Amino acid sequence: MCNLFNKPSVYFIMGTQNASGKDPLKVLEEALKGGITHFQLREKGTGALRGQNLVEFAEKCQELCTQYQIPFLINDDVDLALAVGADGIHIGQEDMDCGQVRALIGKEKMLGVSVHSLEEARIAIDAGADYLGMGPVYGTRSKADAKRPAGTVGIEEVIGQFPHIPVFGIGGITPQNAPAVWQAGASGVAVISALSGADDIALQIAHFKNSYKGVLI
Ligand SMILES: C=C1C=NC(C(F)(F)F)=NC1=N
Ligand SMILES: [Mg+2]
Repeated sequence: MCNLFNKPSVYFIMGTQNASGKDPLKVLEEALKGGITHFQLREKGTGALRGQNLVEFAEKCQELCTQYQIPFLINDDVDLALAVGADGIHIGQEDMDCGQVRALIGKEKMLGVSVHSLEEARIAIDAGADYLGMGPVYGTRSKADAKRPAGTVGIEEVIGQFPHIPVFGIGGITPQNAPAVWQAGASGVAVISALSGADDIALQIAHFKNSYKGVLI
């Protein structure tokens, strides 16, 4: 499982509401072509797809990710992830208990958990999480109820205590401020608007990957 998290990973997260007026499937395909390493469908907010519309959209995302052989994960919604045969699920602290999710999805699928402390990290790892998400590192416009920016201290702490679990930083990350996230030991950066809003998504992904070079770990 770990080889799925080679540094520098660029984990694109998007919902139909983050596509800046563009066709979300076109944005996803451009990101896949541009070299993202993971994709997460996070369908939230006013106007978010629901029901059969969401299932069909998720299936199209799955098809694209399969075509480019990139893991497709779904945020929060375990039923949707199982319904469309997603490669994994990402849950937050306020979602279903990670032990329960692991039991529901089985051992093969990827389980990601958002954590904000060593204790939450320990619980997630004990429940079989394959990776952790930590943030918001910087101020973010993509999550309405985001906590205040935490910087990279939490990432350093968790990696110091649990060096074998891949950790993604998330929240306001751009190629310009990404070096601190790599320096903290993160396996990857998770981004929403830095990619969905980019004029040239492939170039932006290249900038993220280049931001890792030269960072002495
Ligand atoms: C709130 C989140 C925190 N981290 C991540 C990920 F980057 F996938 F780890 N995804 C989320 N949706
Ligand atoms: Mg959640």
